[in-house]
Amino acid sequence: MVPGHEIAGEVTEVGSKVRKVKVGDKVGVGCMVGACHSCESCANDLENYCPKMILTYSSINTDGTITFGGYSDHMVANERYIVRFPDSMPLDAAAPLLCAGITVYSPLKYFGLAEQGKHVGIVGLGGLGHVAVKFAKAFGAKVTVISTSPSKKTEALEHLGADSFLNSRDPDQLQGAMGTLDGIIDTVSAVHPILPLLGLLKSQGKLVLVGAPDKPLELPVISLIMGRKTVSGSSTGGMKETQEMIDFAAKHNITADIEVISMDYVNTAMERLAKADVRYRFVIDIANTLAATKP
Ligand SMILES: NC(=O)c1ccc[n+]([C@@H]2O[C@H](COP(=O)([O-])OP(=O)(O)OC[C@H]3O[C@@H](n4cnc5c(N)ncnc54)[C@H](O)[C@@H]3O)[C@@H](O)[C@H]2O)c1
Ligand SMILES: [Zn+2]
Repeated sequence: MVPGHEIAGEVTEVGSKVRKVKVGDKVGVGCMVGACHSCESCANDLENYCPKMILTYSSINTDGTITFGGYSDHMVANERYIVRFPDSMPLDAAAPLLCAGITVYSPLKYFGLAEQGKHVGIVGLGGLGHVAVKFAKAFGAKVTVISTSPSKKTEALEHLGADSFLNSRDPDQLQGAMGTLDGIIDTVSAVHPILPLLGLLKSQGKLVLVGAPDKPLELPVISLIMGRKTVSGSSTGGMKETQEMIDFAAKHNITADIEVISMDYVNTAMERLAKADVRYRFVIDIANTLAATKP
């Protein structure tokens, strides 16, 4: 299985009943391509939480075939799972918004952090984290980036426009920021302690985990009790909200920072990914690679 679920392209053909898009439109497909459309989640535009949700790759589709993702010269998708890109949206730099973007946009909105004057912490400055900073700033929030890499401070403040930076390995810096945040979006992909993060929250503050460590984290219950704090998770977003996110991003000039590569570079890209040597997403240009290799 070659995955890929941040897919952008142009419509080349539509079915006779399709009204949402037409040939030539710029569109995207994200993490899912189907759901049951009859459960409570589906009725509330939360296909992402449907128990029968069909993932864009490695799932069984309604016709019994396996879904193969987006690393392909074409794909067929149901119009409900297609996101329209406004004309100003570049296909390459907008593609990562279809997973990374919606995954941080949705919890910022749902947990009441997408508001002027809220103070939001973003933990982990990778693919998800860097767009989280951009969305939170566009919502008018005050943004603090929390990272184990002090080398990312200049990047966070000067390039991404965060208001402050905390080195999560520096106890003095953490102590000085205790009780200051309304919410935190935690994008860290590895097991890490959440006690210091809970300490940064105000009472009633919310820690939202979107990074997916492969082992359980320790839950410091006393810290939750003392301050009525919440720890939650969040997974991508429904199709209605994904369209809203893309429209919002277009209006506020938000895209991902990317490095476009051709298909024959993927092994090197994988090696560089393992060393966290990318700012912040590789985007594979399938169409141009294939065009260049056609006899
Ligand atoms: N909830 C969802 O719906 C959803 C959607 C997409 C991705 N994810 C998950 O989110 C996570 C992040 O994805 P990404 O694309 O931003 O990855 P990424 O590799 O670009 O970023 C991960 C960040 O975590 C940091 N990090 C890694 N290990 C760390 C550690 N031990 N301590 C502190 N920081 C550490 C990295 O430096 C990096 O900044 C992954 O686990 C991914 O599977 C979840
Ligand atoms: Zn459903």
